[in-house]
Amino acid sequence: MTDTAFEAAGLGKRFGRRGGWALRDCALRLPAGRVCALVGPNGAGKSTLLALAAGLLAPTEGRVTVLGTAPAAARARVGYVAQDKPLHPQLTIADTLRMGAGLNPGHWDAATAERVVAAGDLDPKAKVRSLSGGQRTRVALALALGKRPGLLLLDEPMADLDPLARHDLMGTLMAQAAQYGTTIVMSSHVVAELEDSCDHLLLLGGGRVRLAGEIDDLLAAHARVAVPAGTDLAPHTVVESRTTGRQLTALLRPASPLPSDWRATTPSLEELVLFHLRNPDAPALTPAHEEAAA
Ligand SMILES: Nc1ncnc2c1ncn2[C@@H]1O[C@H](COP(=O)(O)OP(=O)(O)OP(=O)(O)O)[C@@H](O)[C@H]1O
Repeated sequence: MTDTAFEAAGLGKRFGRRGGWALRDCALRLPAGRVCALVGPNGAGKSTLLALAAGLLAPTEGRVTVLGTAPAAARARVGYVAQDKPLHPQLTIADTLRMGAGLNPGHWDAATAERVVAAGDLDPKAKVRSLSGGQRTRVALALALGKRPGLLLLDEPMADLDPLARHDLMGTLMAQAAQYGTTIVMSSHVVAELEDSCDHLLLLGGGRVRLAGEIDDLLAAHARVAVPAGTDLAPHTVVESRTTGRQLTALLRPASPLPSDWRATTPSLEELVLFHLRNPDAPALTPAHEEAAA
């Protein structure tokens, strides 16, 4: 047992010798039992990071560790649902779950897998090829949860689910995390959907880690301010600022207590992410950067 579920140091991945870096110089540490939101713009490296953690890709440089060991050695304890939810189209749902049981001897949770399928009103005799995208997602999640993994890696799991199914499956995931201490890393573009369920954030941009840490700590390290245009924001770190008429609004990382006449509020998770996406040059805030600054 380890208290770190997912760790990377100097991690980089380049596709082909002449290709650009999909990920570069990534350092992160995710404690066990956390539910981590993995966010970032298209092409930021989210799927690459998840595939590296699942052991489906090898790093070009640096190292990645999951559940205290190399990804290839942890495969039996890691559930991974890729963005395209690969399943065997010619199998029925029941066959698919039987295959899950066969591949995971001694730790297959048939009741959970069957419950996830049943909640979608799916006929176990239906062939996978006859399912809609959202129904396929449900079967892929049933397979991953049935494995009762220590670490669950989900690449945009909710993208093709209707709002009710999202709500239902998010509840199932949270129950799994609470009951078994499963660590979940979940990529998504819908940040509002992650706000209630995730306690940890990893924001990637341009293949690098831009924000990492407990969401409460990251929110507390920022302030959204509205001040008269032209106000000098030094010495605070400015993540993003814009002036509209006579007002300047900005997301800051305060270096010291803010003047009492500034209107300052704590940002929402969505605001925190949006402001960082709008300004890809904003300085990173990760435990590695904090250690370097200390
Ligand atoms: N198999 C591959 N071969 C070559 N380049 C790749 C491959 N997979 C990913 N890339 C490149 O690596 C970079 C990161 O891609 P990745 O799929 O990890 O991003 P992402 O954050 O998951 O994006 P999205 O939000 O669009 O799913 C992109 O520039 C992409 O073109």
